[in-house]
Amino acid sequence: MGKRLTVIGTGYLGATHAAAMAELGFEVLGVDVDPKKIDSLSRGELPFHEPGLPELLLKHIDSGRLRFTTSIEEAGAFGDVHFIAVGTPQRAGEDAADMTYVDAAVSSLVNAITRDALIVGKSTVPVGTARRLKSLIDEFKARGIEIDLAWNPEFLREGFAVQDTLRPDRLVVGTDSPKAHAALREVYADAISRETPYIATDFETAELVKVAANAFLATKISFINAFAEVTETVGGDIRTLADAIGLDNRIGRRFLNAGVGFGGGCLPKDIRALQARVSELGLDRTMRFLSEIDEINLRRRDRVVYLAEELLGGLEGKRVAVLGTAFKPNSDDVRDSPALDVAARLFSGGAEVSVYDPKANANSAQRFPRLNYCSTLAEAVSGADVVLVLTEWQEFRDLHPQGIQSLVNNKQIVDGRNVLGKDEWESAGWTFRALGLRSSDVPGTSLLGVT
Ligand SMILES: NC(=O)C1=CN([C@@H]2O[C@H](COP(=O)(O)OP(=O)(O)OC[C@H]3O[C@@H](n4cnc5c(N)ncnc54)[C@H](O)[C@@H]3O)[C@@H](O)[C@H]2O)C=CC1
Ligand SMILES: O=C(O)[C@H]1O[C@H](OP(=O)(O)OP(=O)(O)OC[C@H]2O[C@@H](n3ccc(=O)[nH]c3=O)[C@H](O)[C@@H]2O)[C@H](O)[C@@H](O)[C@@H]1O
Repeated sequence: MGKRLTVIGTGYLGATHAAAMAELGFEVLGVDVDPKKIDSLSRGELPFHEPGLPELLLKHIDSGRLRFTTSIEEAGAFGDVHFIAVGTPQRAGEDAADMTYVDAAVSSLVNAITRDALIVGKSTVPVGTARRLKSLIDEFKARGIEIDLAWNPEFLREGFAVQDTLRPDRLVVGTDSPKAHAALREVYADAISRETPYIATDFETAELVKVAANAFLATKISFINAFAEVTETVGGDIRTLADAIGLDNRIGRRFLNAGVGFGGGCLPKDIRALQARVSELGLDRTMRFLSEIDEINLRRRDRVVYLAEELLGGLEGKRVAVLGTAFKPNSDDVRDSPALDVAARLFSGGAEVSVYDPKANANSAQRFPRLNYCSTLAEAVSGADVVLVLTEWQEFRDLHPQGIQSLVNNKQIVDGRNVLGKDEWESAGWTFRALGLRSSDVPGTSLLGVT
């Protein structure tokens, strides 16, 4: 195999993959249909926040191993291995994944390929996609060019994208082509040399491993959040509960942090797309539990809105400070962000909402321009009637009452991520609420699900 790789689609996944492959010593060409993104990447400017990636991008633009283009023809002529990393968002008004980007990318690529090559799907797709694309690709055999296909789903987490790509937990490759496995074992030789498991399987298993992993993670989060609804009613400490069950290493503590729930460009749309696909296959009941997972998750947002409203005695004209709008810390991604959703709903309910996120203000303002975006935490909480911590950036984990109490109008705080100490805040005279915490002065069960 030659050493020239292309990455089609240079968003969060593709830009990371491209820079990481250059780091591994390959010549890489990144391709996107968005000329603004390509201009910015070509200048060495990452169009989103991802720790460690700007350095890698610049390093390999300088080394000459990493270039970007909008030309799929250039990619077709350049690459030996082509990674597909375009988006598979939720279809408007439906649960199913929108496959138009993958289909368009693959068909433009096969038309542009000028010599034997391997196409490797990395995007998260409904099971059956690779087999469908394979028949499309096989039609091109008539040109005397051999194009192999493999599906190699990606498990990176935003905020840890570089390390997850260079040091993955496992590699999963679905293909019926021994040549494709040989090529990918070369691409991933570095990780394989560190004994990273390389799971060679078929298309369907590879596609399903990806959505099964995300569905499991979403289930873990909603599982603990369902118990948070119980402790909100009956009392108890959701963090201790998570610690205690997490000590059973069959369960594990990770992804048991109760709070405002999961968001982002992946978990929510992936559990919906999985249900839609499995129903399409005639298994209507099989993944129905994922609807409950989704609903538990969305009810956490209702709960934060309710707590704010209850503390304020109505939203109209009240000043709310929202700390964090990214869907998680160390990211500027606000796709399906629980925090931003809550902020927007409080605004719609009549509150004046001041918002501060260390990295996501600009993306948030594009979606909801009418919130009051602040460039510091202090500015956001000034004059606040209630402070909401909705994304657990380190800056907010480090928050203490003394740091902000001279700035706020009312000493009331809602910890939407379970990262603050109730006793510390209450002993400083604050009214403290958290997800999973019973509010002592209000009755229990009537709160659930109420907005
Ligand atoms: N963001 C993440 O952390 C991860 C994402 N994934 C999966 O990777 C895929 C991509 O996700 P993101 O990078 O987050 O999406 P994104 O929206 O950030 O990037 C997708 C990119 O593809 C480009 N694109 C669309 N059609 C194209 C075409 N025909 N040719 C070339 N470029 C095209 C878009 O302009 C965009 O820049 C999705 O299937 C997602 O589920 C998987 C693991 C992690
Ligand atoms: O398919 C994808 O794109 C990726 O989706 C997730 O990664 P990511 O969306 O970057 O973020 P996570 O760290 O999984 O967090 C997802 C959401 O769950 C929330 N979460 C996470 C953990 C937890 O205990 N509680 C909780 O509410 C986070 O705040 C965040 O909103 C998976 O973790 C990755 O393995 C996968 O590759």
